[in-house]
Amino acid sequence: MEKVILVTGANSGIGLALCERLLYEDSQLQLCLACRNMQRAEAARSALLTSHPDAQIDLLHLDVGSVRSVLHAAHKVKASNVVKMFATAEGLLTQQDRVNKDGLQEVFATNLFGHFVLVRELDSILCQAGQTSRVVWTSSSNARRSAFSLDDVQHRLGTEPYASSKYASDLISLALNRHNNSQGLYSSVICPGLVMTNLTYGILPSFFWTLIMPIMYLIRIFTNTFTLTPHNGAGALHSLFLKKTESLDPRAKYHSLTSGMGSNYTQPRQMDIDDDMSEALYVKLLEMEKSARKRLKEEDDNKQAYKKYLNQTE
Ligand SMILES: NC(=O)C1=CN([C@@H]2O[C@H](COP(=O)(O)OP(=O)(O)OC[C@H]3O[C@@H](n4cnc5c(N)ncnc54)[C@H](OP(=O)(O)O)[C@@H]3O)[C@@H](O)[C@H]2O)C=CC1
Ligand SMILES: CC(C)=CCC[C@@H](C)[C@H]1CC[C@H]2C3=C(CC[C@]12C)[C@@]1(C)CCC(=O)C[C@@H]1CC3
Repeated sequence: MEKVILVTGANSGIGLALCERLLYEDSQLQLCLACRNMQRAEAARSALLTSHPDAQIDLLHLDVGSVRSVLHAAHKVKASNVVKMFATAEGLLTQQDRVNKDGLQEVFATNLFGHFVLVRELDSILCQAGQTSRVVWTSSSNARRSAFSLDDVQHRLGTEPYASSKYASDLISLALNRHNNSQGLYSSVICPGLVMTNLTYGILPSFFWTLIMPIMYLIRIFTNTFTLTPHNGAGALHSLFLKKTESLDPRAKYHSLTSGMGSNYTQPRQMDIDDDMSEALYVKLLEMEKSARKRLKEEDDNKQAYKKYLNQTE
């Protein structure tokens, strides 16, 4: 059976670097770049095909921050592909969170909920007897228990939506393992370190980064989490794809790290998570998923009824 790897946020940064690393390892792999911006997705595909002309690279439109888009993308995947692996490498880092058109906090929806719905929607192909599949969540060192509350899983009331959403992804990975390992689906969490990408350039102006770049490389001599390049940042994602699923620790976060001289390695570190909290979040997300589906169905029914009414009145 063909191995299809679906990568979200694949048109830039760590997601694109993961695709490059995977193709370098095995140019026969079938990749599916799931992106919101199809123009950038096309540019990413062209860049990958330049270095790996024989690669099979499909594009899939996916705005992971929209439940409708997630369900539509999952429908397409189910019709055409057998996805065996799936990596999340998109993310929204902002302190000014807002409510999206699904009525959800945007950071929570983009960094966690959309992927949760996608995994659930694809479970018929990810969970197949006698086969293993995996999901890898790109979390962060910024994932902190203190930023997350079970009473406010979307972080409507707080000021650290990004840290909360990343901690929630650590919890949900543990829950997915508990619920799905017996059906062959394994979930893991990685941290890419500090990488220079559009996400970091969004924090401070790019001239500032250019100015402090020599200092960053100096700091790297003492701090192995300063991975700096997307290639290094994607190291943990890449190494997980090469590991046997049974050898993965569901309670560990796999960190991309870089030595002072720039060589890249991966190290597992235990996460500050517990089963009760992860189960409680899982149950809450299931409820939210149910009401999101119900709301979309009502919207569709209303549209249908309106169309019918227009046809009758014509
Ligand atoms: N860079 C860093 O230092 C760190 C990054 N991370 C995590 O790594 C992951 C990758 O980020 P990074 O590569 O740095 O950032 P980039 O900004 O380079 O990449 C983010 C990608 O996510 C896509 N994306 C954003 N929102 C959506 C959406 N709603 N639907 C679909 N795709 C979307 C972007 O696509 P588009 O072109 O459409 O915007 C882009 O391809 C994130 O989860 C981030 O939180 C974690 C720790 C540190
Ligand atoms: C030399 C000098 C003045 C450096 C300033 C660097 C800071 C701007 C960075 C130090 C730690 C960084 C960091 C992130 C962003 C940039 C820094 C604050 C993240 C928040 C980016 C997104 C993540 O997921 C985690 C990162 C943690 C470290």
